[in-house]
Amino acid sequence: MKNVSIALLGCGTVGKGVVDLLAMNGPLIEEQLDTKINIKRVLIRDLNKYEQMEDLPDSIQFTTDFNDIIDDDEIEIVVEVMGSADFAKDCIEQCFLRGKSVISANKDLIADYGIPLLKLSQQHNVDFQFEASVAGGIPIVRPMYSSLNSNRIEEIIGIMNGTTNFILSNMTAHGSSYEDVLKEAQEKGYAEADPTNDVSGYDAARKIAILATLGFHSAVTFNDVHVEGIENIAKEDIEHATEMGYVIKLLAIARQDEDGISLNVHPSFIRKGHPLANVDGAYNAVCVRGNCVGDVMFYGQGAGSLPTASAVVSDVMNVILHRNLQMTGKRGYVWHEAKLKPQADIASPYYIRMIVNNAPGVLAAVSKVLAENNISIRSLIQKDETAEIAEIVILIDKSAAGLVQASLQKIEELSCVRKIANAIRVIEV
Ligand SMILES: NC(=O)C1=CN([C@@H]2O[C@H](COP(=O)(O)OP(=O)(O)OC[C@H]3O[C@@H](n4cnc5c(N)ncnc54)[C@H](OP(=O)(O)O)[C@@H]3O)[C@@H](O)[C@H]2O)C=CC1
Ligand SMILES: N[C@@H](CC=O)C(=O)O
Repeated sequence: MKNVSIALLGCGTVGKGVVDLLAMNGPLIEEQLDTKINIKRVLIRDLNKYEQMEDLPDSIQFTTDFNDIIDDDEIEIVVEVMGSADFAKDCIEQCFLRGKSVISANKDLIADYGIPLLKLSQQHNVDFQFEASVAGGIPIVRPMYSSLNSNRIEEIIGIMNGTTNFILSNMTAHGSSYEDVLKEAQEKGYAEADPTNDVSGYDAARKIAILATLGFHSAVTFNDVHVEGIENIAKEDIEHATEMGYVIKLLAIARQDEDGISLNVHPSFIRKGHPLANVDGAYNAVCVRGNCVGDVMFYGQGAGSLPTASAVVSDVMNVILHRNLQMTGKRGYVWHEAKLKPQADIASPYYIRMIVNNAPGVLAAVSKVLAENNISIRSLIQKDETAEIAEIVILIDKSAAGLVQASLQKIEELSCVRKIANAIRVIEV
């Protein structure tokens, strides 16, 4: 049996998952590869923290100095599970220059530098794989550039952030408070080191940028994604959605047609019967539409220690397989310049909730602004909160985002309107 020495950069939720998975499934993995995987070194920042950690093999050498890893010629594969962008990028580049293949789960980095890093890895004849960077344990990155690559991909739509899905599911099912569920998601290891990246939609935006790059063969980055997070979702929005037969999910949506590409992450109303409506907790799901295969759906755990380690270790196995077959660094990728559609033109129906004065003529004034902008109303409900204040909930037909924003601005200027509380897109797929 052959031997491969690997190093981990990081031993947190995902890194420890890799250690545990190799301990659990080592013989199964070795049998498939005829190769034993030896975690030789692990880079961390605080050695004290790891002294008390349970179930860490004595053979692992912990270090706080990356040079111990880069200078070790026995280490052929480096697994980057630290997070952050600059230091991780620097480490990965150094690995390529020294002939080491890299696996990374770091979507922050890959969403912005995936293409340059892939190019650099090819120049140095090494592999660079990042299955865990999108939707944790779900195999979606490899299908995007491999299993589905005989198709023209038209649409990628999914729930790609476990933390926000955990929060929204618990707020919907149990009426839990946003703060309590976020804390629980952090305790369970779903949330990013800075959970703002989850709740603001940035994490999902990075993931959709990665999938669109691979699926559409287009050079897009995080900055090309229009992003809205879940911070403004109130319990009233969840209650109205439930009453109207919808659930609210944070969706990441990439579409391409002859006019160009649109990339969006935003909270969305989706009908209760839709397959994505039943994806709860930290689970993720990604639906892909190819022009020949039609609709394909991927579902599974989008975050957490062992599910994410499952994707990381399968990448390690892939790299070892390439090495054993002498195919390392041989994959070719093609990217075109992305033609992005203007965000203002992206149309969908909307749910709009506003707080108004409880006075005659308010509905007429609001409806007039919408009509002036050619926006037609599907339904309108007024709920009296007090003698002075009322809440209006409107569903409007499919309308361009720019037109909706302009109308909402005019409505908010009406003296009878106190505030637009929320405007959420309704997804009809
Ligand atoms: N958690 C999840 O479910 C998923 C995470 N990911 C991605 O995987 C990566 C890791 O996430 P996760 O395991 O949750 O993160 P954690 O915060 O749990 O762990 C990070 C680890 O990296 C080490 N580390 C961080 N910065 C440095 C540095 N500058 N030098 C040396 N060591 C460092 C930390 O060491 P120390 O403790 O000493 O600071 C720690 O061991 C991230 O990119 C994340 O986005 C992807 C999919 C799912
Ligand atoms: N914070 C992320 C972890 C996986 O990518 C999430 O919640 O999905």
